Amino acid sequence: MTTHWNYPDPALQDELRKIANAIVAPGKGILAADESKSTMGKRLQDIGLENTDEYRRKYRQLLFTTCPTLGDYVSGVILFHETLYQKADDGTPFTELLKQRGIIPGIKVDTGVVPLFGSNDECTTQARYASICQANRIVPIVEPEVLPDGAHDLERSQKVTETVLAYVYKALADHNVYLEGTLLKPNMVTTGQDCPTKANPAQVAHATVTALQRTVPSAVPGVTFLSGGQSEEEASVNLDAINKFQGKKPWALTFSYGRALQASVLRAWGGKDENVTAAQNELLQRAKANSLAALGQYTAGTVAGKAGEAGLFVKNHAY
Ligand SMILES: O=P(O)(O)OC[C@@]1(O)O[C@H](CO)[C@@H](O)[C@@H]1O
Repeated sequence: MTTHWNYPDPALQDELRKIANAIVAPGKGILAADESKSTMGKRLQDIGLENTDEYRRKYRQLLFTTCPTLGDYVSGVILFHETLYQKADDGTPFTELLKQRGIIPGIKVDTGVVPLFGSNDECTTQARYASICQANRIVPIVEPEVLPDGAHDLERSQKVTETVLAYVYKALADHNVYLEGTLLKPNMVTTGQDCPTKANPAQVAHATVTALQRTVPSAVPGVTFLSGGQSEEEASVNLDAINKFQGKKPWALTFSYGRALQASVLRAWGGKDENVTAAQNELLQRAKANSLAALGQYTAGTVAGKAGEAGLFVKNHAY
């Protein structure tokens, strides 16, 4: 930690701040399509497909050739390393397809989590990640995920989330990270997966916003929640409740969903070319639902989806 330090030059501050704000523009959020090869393998296996380079490419092509309306709801896509260099059948680079839709391409830059020595099976990535991103003109999406495994209640989940977030912002301050040019990607505060009493959306919203109020500086432009094993519909309804919640909310509160934006898409596709349009339609519908939820305007149950209610929890989820 050093106190002799210069803020990034004004041009870099402007650039980072503008990108971060564009990503969390009203009614917009992120499609997290950054599953590693092995995680993508599990998704493909679920629909009976082999984990080949070509199937992964075809699936991402399906996502990124969805009609340009997608850009009305999705402002950014997080890509996995191999996808950054892949192209559609007609030779158009995926990043170009995204730009044509007004979507900002991003990339997962960590190389996966490693066990945190001495902890209870917790994992970590490199702590200087955010600072390195900014030095390279990339907006870091800082993702401290408290997994939902366990039978804990909402209060316990809130306290642990607050503890983790407080630590994260101390670390970002220690590393002189320019907060206006960052986004936070936390879990929502929910009851543990095995908790006998499940919190309702209003309770989730209260606990989540309270945890954020206590820990996240107002300089941060936006909070883009991960879906963390919630079903597609739960993730939309909870995000909507968070935005409807009356209270101090100095940040945009939106989505950066992986599973909760793709479960129905994968199911509708099933690896068949003739299903591509139906699968893209699933993506559009769920993206629209989340866009409305980010504005606090989603009506529960209005988007069904092939896997809308399916639980997406994965025990000891890691990537
Ligand atoms: O919790 P979700 O919304 O499914 O995914 C959140 C996420 O961080 O975890 C995934 C790792 O599998 C990433 O691809 C994704 O960005």
